Amino acid sequence: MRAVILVMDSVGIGAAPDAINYGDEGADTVGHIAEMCMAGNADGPHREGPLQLPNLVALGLGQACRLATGRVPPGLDGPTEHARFGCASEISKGKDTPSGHWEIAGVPVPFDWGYFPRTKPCFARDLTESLCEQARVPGILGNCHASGTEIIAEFGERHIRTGEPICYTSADSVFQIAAHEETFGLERLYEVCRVARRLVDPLNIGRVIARPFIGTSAGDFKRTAHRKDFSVPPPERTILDLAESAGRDIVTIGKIDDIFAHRGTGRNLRGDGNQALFDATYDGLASLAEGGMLFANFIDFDTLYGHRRDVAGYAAALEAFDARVPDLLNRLREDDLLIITADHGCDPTWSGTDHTREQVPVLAWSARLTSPIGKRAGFADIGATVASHLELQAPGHGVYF
Ligand SMILES: O=P(O)(O)O[C@H]1O[C@H](CO)[C@@H](O)[C@H]1O
Ligand SMILES: [Mn+2]
Ligand SMILES: [Mn+2]
Repeated sequence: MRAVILVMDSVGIGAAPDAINYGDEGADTVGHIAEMCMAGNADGPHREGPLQLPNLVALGLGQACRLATGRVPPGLDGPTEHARFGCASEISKGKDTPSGHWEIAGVPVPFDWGYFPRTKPCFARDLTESLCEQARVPGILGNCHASGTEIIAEFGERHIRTGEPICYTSADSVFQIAAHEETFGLERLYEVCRVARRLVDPLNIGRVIARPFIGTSAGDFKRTAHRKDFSVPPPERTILDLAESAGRDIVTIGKIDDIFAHRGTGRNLRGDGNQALFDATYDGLASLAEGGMLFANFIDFDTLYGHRRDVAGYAAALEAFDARVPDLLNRLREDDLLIITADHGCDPTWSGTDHTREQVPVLAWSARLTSPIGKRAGFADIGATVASHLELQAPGHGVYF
């Protein structure tokens, strides 16, 4: 009896009931990708034609979309005989990664995060002055809302010349710092981030994110896998904390340990990209003890394709993920619980480059679950279900299905 949670980062399935408050009414990550594919507008080097996700569809993805929006996206109809599927909308107000993951783990965010204004500059002068002084950097570049790949193309060469880190933000509660991994140095970048972390604590900023990159000119800059998130810890005990207190085996895959500020995150296995993260998931599962929990994040959907508004790339990533599902199911024991879900949306057909406020799929595989999951008010029902399955103390929020 073990529990496995896979978070497909940003794989939303239709606008949340409160999407209008975020300017996201009508956003639908999976639905819009499926439409574009069906129309022949998402052909790329790694895929073509209608979106093909037979394994996720068999787990109920198409039907979860129908619950969320009233229709099955084109190409996602198919048999779902034993599927236990549902959809969930978020209680926490932030449509960001920590809010989504913490809520999945049984802890909705009860407060408002701090955000930086959409002005240029976006950071207050005393903040940037303190950062320069305390981190001993000559100045900062950027200082605005930006897409991470565009801002390094714009300022990367100057950064290499001057040693000024590139600081930027987004619609999320983030202070991001991009710097060259070799000329500036990775450890040095992490050090600057630690200083920034202390400085933005009073502003209630969720994360400081190190964004190292390599390359020599605007045309070939590439971000590396050494990205690191400096998060504040969740405000209450998550299912990871509860499992740790109960002495359970815990394996986290990818950036889960950073998202939970390393609290209760057990053995962490990393991988560069979704395929490597899947390999790490198989490894983790092979060693996961009875009564244990595996919690994985698959980041590419969001970082490489959602924020980049790359529909063909996103579709290809979904298809590649889908192809690994049968092998995963084969590695589960009969009394294991698997839940595949998401933390927010990032509709690649939407305007801008930010996340979209969406419902998420809840696809469960378990011999024990017999009743329908349906529409859940809060991601915390996932955490409550995992806790109940593992016979852990129930988290403070959520109702198990
Ligand atoms: O454009 P990049 O640098 O990928 O940034 C994105 O990644 C951040 C963290 O998930 C989000 O806040 C969004 O801004
Ligand atoms: Mn995310
Ligand atoms: Mn993101």
